Amino acid sequence: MLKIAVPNKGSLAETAAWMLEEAGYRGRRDAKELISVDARNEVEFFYLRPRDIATYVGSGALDVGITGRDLLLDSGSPATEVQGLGFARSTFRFAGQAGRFGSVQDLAGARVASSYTVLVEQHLASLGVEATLVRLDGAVESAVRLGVADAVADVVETGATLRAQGLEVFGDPILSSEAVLITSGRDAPGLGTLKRRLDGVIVARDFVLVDYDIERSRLDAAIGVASGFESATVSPLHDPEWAAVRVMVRRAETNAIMDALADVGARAIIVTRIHAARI
Ligand SMILES: Nc1ncnc2c1ncn2[C@@H]1O[C@H](COP(=O)(O)OP(=O)(O)OP(=O)(O)O)[C@@H](O)[C@H]1O
Ligand SMILES: O=P(O)(O)OC[C@H]1O[C@H](OP(=O)(O)OP(=O)(O)O)[C@H](O)[C@@H]1O
Ligand SMILES: [Mg+2]
Repeated sequence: MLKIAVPNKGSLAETAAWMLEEAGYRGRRDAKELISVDARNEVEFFYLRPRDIATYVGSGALDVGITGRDLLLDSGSPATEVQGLGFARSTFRFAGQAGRFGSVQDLAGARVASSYTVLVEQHLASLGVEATLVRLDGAVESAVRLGVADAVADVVETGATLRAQGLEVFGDPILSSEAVLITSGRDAPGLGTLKRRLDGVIVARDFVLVDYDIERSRLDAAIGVASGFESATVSPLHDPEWAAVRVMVRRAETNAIMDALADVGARAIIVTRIHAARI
């Protein structure tokens, strides 16, 4: 059986469980369960703290897991990232009181609070900056106001938490993170299927199908707006002057593409959700 590590709580848990469900697996029914078996798909799920998942997978105790790229790098585990899963996107950044720091070099001799001290230490060492790390479990943004650190290094999504504490980012981002699929590096039965299924979920989540009718004289202009995943499907209509076109487009771009298609003369533009896909 393929042994899969799944985040049991925190920002990653809900979407990770949803993706696995969409991929056709049956996860736990009760939030208190730590292990659940999906016999039909021959997989076993282990619900673990997101921070521990890389340790279990890297040791080979479990075959594959879902965690954050930042957590993987901070764990020092030999587990490897197979693919990004496109959720829990964030950057990992230094921040300090507005105007106090101009660059990462200014951190020399300063106290830096973080929950990701390995990651931060490695980053500072690579830049030759010596600072004192203060390891905290969470709510790191409070560390400066409360006087236990001069700066922080933390997960930033909208930046609202930093702003609320009067902090601002400085220096280049340390990392771009998202939820990732990680493995022990060893192939395991069912791993290929899991990856293909998750790819299908990502496509179904991030893309939609756009259909429209277009006069053949304007076909090239319309295909120029959206050319599809491989190439657009162009079908004849009863009226030989007209064609029907189907393309896949990024869901986030749907309305901009519909506007542009309408501008080049497309009619009857219809957008359909993709329920499942194998690309
Ligand atoms: N606001 C956020 N936006 C996007 N990703 C986030 C956010 N907060 C945390 N993450 C990501 O979630 C992962 C950390 O998950 P984890 O469950 O350990 O912490 P958490 O979500 O902060 O939960 P908690 O604070 O309840 O322990 C990391 O990969 C991190 O980048
Ligand atoms: O840039 P923002 O949109 O404000 O999001 C980033 C914040 O979200 C997370 O905090 P969380 O609520 O998980 O609390 P924690 O610090 O205790 O982990 C993260 O640790 C940052 O603090
Ligand atoms: Mg958090």
